[in-house]
Amino acid sequence: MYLGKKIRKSSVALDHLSKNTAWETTAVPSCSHVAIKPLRSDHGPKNHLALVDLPGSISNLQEEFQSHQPCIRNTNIDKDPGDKSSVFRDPLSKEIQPAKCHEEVTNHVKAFIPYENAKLYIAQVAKDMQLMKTKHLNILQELEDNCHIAAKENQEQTVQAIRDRYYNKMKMIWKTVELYQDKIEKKNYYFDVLIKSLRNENDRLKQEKAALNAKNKTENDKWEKEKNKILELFSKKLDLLHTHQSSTLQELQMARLELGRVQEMLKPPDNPQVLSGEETHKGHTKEKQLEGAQARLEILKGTLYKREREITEFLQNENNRGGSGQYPCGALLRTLVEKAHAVYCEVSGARQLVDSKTEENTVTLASAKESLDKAQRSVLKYEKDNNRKITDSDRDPLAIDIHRNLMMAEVHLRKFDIVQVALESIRKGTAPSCCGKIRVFCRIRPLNKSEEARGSRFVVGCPDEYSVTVDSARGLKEFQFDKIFNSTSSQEEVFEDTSRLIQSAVDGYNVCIFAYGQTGSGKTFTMIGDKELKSSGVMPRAFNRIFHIVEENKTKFDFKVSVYMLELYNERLLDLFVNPNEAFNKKIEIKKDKKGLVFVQGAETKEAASAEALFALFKQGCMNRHIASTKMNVESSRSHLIIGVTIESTNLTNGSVTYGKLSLVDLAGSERAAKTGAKDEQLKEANSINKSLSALSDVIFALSTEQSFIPYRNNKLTQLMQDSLGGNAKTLMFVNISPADYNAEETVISLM
Ligand SMILES: Nc1ncnc2c1ncn2[C@@H]1O[C@H](COP(=O)(O)OP(=O)(O)OP(=O)(O)O)[C@@H](O)[C@H]1O
Repeated sequence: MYLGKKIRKSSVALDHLSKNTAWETTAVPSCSHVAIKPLRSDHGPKNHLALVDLPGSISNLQEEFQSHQPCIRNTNIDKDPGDKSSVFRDPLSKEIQPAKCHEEVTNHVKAFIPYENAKLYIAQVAKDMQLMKTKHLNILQELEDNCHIAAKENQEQTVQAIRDRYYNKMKMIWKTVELYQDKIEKKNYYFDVLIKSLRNENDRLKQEKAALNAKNKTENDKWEKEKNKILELFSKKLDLLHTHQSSTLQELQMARLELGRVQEMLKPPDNPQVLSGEETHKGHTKEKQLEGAQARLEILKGTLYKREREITEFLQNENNRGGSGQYPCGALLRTLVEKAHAVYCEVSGARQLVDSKTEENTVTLASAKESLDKAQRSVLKYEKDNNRKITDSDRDPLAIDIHRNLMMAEVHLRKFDIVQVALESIRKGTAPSCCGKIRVFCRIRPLNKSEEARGSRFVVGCPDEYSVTVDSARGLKEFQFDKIFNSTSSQEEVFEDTSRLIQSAVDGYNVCIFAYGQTGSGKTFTMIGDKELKSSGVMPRAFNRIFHIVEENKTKFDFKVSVYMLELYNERLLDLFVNPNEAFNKKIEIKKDKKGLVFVQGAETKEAASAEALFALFKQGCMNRHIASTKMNVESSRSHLIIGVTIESTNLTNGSVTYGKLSLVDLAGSERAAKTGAKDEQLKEANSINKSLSALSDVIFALSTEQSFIPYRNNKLTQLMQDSLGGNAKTLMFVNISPADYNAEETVISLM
């Protein structure tokens, strides 16, 4: 470009020179030479050179001319500048003759200027210049073209480079995009599949739910009908059979006792005196008759025993079938709870609903409890103000009102309590005990030493923590319970599941814990502990727990713990806090106060300030118990032990008073007289024990089948336990069983 510019400049200069066709020669005095310069158009005619007189000689001019030749020559670009020998070219394409020129100059006075030649030269120069210009322009053009080409090439190369670069980049981006696209496609496919499978799963669940609902409904309806039918049937049949068989059994037992007495009378005297001959003869005849009578009596006795056994078994079986009459009901309840729990777990909507209902009900339940507290406080206040108890036949309108409020509050509380139990059962998947709030635990004792020595077989098994099996003569039987404690379960483990109920008693509930089972099956061990009390049972542990809770809450409540201790022996209630002789003459009556709490009029109630004090009272009471040695148990309890611990708590903030009662019962063992070898007094004891146990099972049966009438009053035991069975009470029953094969029949009966 720079070169092009220079050339363009010189060509412009030449152009200018050639265009100014008028030239002038100027004599330069100082340097005595002729300067040829272009004339401006207004200084003379064009194409003429001005003649100038030069002060120097011609030779000078000549020299000057010659010396200028190289200059002119130099302008000819056709010549090689380095070629000094080249000759100046004639503008008319003739060689200039320097000699001639010199001659002409010397022949004139006036300096001769070869005007024509100069003109020619100049024309030639102009022409040359023109040529040069053309050449220059061509070169210029060529250069410019080259330049353009180069620029264009450059541009194209740049474009190509850019194109290549961006093409690569584009390629990479495209690849990345393709990768992403691939990934997206894969993901889309995955999500499509997932959505599809979820939809399918949803549809399946919907169908299952609908089927489950339909099945539940049908099952529900079916069971409901069956339940009512079975319950009605069994209820009627059992009432009938029970009344009938009980009286038959009693009659038979009486007959056997009578026969036993006759047999005693007919026994020959131990020291027969020496009799006279006639007397001896008469005696012999009488003796023979008596022997015959005795033989007949023996047969009769045997038959009666057989009959008694049959009836006892039949009665127990009927009772238990009555119990198993609960099975449809229990099974129904369990099935319903299981199904409802399955729906609760599988259908999130159902779960939310049940959870929210539970929350709502918890709040309502709390307010129902508060209302009951309030109603109870009103009763207490009224009674305190008027210094008298409110009775059923009260005529004071205020008392009637207060009483009605209390009843209403109780009904309300019960209603919400039931709802709470139902909702909790659905959430946990465990059916409430078929006996309302009666929970039933089964405990298997280990084989004892004599059983081991005898080589007894362990016939009881527990396939899981809720089931127990007995390998009996009638085949393998299985039973379900709220919990099973096996022969290795410790006293701590047993109490762990019980301690919750102690808190309920302190909270103001009526709680009852009792043990039921065949004699020697471990009831006393469970309720009290071993003989040395090294391994204490429920009772001592409950005492500790009560005072532990009292200690924990003493800043909020003022507690008063009092206790009564009774035994029911041969249908007589005896106060264990007084000595046995005194107790025998003391009149004790079971009463109920306005709040439905059972109290024992005439029995000593002692206050205890600590667990130790309570335990000392308990030990004192135990000294007065009736215990006998039976074939089955060397220290068999021949009476029912009933301990009532009342916990009165006064709220230190609002002064409200709450009463809770913990009834702890160690029942005497159910037994078969023949097996225990009971005689006389013990037989009487056994009858009385069986009677009260039978009354207890009647109450539990009536409660479990929700009968309108609960036969509490049939026996003193059930009368005493009235406030702890049913209603708002919380009951825990231990069924104690022996694992030995020779007890299998009794074990089955206890479990049924
Ligand atoms: N789980 C057990 N672990 C160890 N020993 C036990 C267990 N259960 C019972 N026993 C022992 O078995 C024997 C009989 O038990 P226990 O006196 O408690 O029976 P029971 O059902 O109360 O009898 P009864 O009705 O005749 O009073 C006792 O010596 C007792 O220590």
